[in-house]
This record gives sequence, C-alpha cells and structure tokens, in this order.
Amino acid sequence: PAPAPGPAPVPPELPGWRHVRSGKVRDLYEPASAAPGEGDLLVVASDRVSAFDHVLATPVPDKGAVLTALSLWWFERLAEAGLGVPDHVLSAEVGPDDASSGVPADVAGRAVRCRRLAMLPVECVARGYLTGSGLADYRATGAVCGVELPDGLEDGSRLHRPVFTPATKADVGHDENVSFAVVAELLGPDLAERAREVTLRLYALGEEMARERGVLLADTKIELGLPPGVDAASAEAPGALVLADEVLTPDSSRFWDAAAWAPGRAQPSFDKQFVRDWLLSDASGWDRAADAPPPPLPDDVVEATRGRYVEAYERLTGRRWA
Ligand SMILES: N#Cc1c(N)ncnc1-c1cnn(Cc2cccc(F)c2)c1
Repeated sequence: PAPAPGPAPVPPELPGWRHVRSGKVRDLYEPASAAPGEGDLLVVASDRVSAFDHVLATPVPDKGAVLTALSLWWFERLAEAGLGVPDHVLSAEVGPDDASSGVPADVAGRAVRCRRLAMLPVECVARGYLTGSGLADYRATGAVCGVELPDGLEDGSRLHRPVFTPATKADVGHDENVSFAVVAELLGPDLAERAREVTLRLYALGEEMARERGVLLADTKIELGLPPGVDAASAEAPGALVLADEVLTPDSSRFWDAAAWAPGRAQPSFDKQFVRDWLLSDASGWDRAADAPPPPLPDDVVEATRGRYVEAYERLTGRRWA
C-alpha cells in the first residue's frame, strides 16, 4: 500500500507575527499588530526540500539558513554590480519581540524582513541554457516563449544569448510559459520591457559571477514588484520596480557544476541530484508513477544534500559556512 501522505508543512508559530501563507519551501508572515494585508513581510526559508513536485517528509538541516545567507549575499553583489533596481530587503537581524523591526529570534538566520510590494503577476525567468520546460517547449515548437531557437539544440545546450522566458503563476501545477506579447498585455509594454531588461541583466551578472567560480547558472526565476501607491499602468512604474523574493538560490535557479557539464543529457542538479537519484533507485521503493508521496530520506542522502547546499554557498560566496 502507498505510504501515508507526507506531513503537511506546518509553519512555525512566531509570536508577534501572523502566518499569511506557505509555499513549498518558504513561509510568509506579517506583523500580528498590522491589519491583514498591511505592514512589512517576513519571508522564512524552511529546511524543506521539494523534488519531483513533492515536498519531502525529511528536512535538510541548515538548508533554510544557507539559502537565506546566499540570497542576501547575491542582493549585495547585484547592488554593487549596478543592477540598477532596488531590492525589498529591510533587515535580517533579530529585532524586538513586538515585531516592530527586524526578524524574530526563533527563525534568526533563515528569515528576511521585506518591504511589502504589489507583486507583478508574472514569473520573470531568464535562461542561458536549455532544459526543463524550456527544452520541452523547444522540442514541441522550435521556440521558447515565442522566441525561435536554432535547430539541433540538446538538453543542457548553452544558448547563443540568454532568453527571457516568462511564465504566469499557477496555484496548482506548473507555471505556464508565455510569450513577451502576453506579458505586454498583462503589464503594459513599458513595464514588460523593463521587467525583461532587469531579468536578463540580473541573469547576466549572476551567470558571470557563478561561472568565475566554476558553477554554471542555467536559468533563474525572479519576482518583481511595485511599491504601494505606484500604479502598474503609470509611466513611473518601470522606474519604480523593486526586486523581491529570493535571488539566485538553488531553489529559484538551476546551478550546475561546470566540470560536469555535458550537453545531450540531463545535467546533474547541483543540490538535488542525491535526492533525485535515491528516490528513483530501487532502494527507496517509491512508486513515482502512482504519484505517491516519496518515502523519508536516509540520513546519508540528507547529509550529502546538506553538504551540497553548504558547498554551493562556499563556492559562490568564497566564504566558509559557519
Ligand atoms: N518576497 C516578497 C513579497 C513582497 N516583498 N511583497 C509582497 N508580497 C511578496 C510575496 C508574496 N508571495 N511571495 C512568494 C512567496 C510565497 C509563499 C511563501 C513565501 F515565503 C513567498 C512573495
């Protein structure tokens, strides 16, 4: 019989904060003192791992803290490199219990207090390499998001130039890749063009810095938003865009070890390959075809996966993990 469904992720209760919603691996809060939908936001990165569209029952220790530290490091590097767009980060330091500033001590190191924005209804994705849904679209149509690509590309092929491949958000299932024309309909042409420009520039900056450290950034997804009071249809909107969410982490991006890159097959995921291989091995007994919840991970797979998050952090930032 299929194992019982895995435990639904129970986000931590944070005194002084109200839980707003949870994603697969992150939880969102607002100050309990604020009216619902008001005040700063708290993005908490859990130790949950998602694989094959399932949230796994076994947490990976330190994943949330490592990816939070990596994302904060990237926010700093992007600002230094002149991305030209402010970000939503207010603080990652522990603040007072009344949630009036900073983050709660219970999630110190894996939480970021952020400016509340009106998020664009578009997942802004840039791809420098072809894989995943981009490869599937290319194989079906010769194009990705309406952008024609040359013949003969394989899984893992590097594109001649990075492509903006936006998607509309789906509450359930996969995001839907859409053309730039659709984004222009959704956001207006000027805001759409600015979102594309920012996404491609962020990808180029991240790809260059990662490649210098032996890591290939295959693609990345960012979220952009507008400060309250800025009308998305207004002429000021493109210049008011703010970079939100997390940036350039293994949860928002595909990272590959440059030394292992070989177009023509699926590239090993820098962080999730041990999990994927074990789940697909006989050892797990997992019936993927039945879409059963995956079984708990063995300790060695958990520890090896933790090690990959620490290695990604150390190689990209040049800093030792605590
Ligand atoms: N970042 C950010 C942000 C912001 N600065 N202002 C308003 N909304 C958001 C916001 C809304 N959803 N998400 C994604 C998300 C879903 C689930 C859990 C999470 F932690 C995160 C981000």
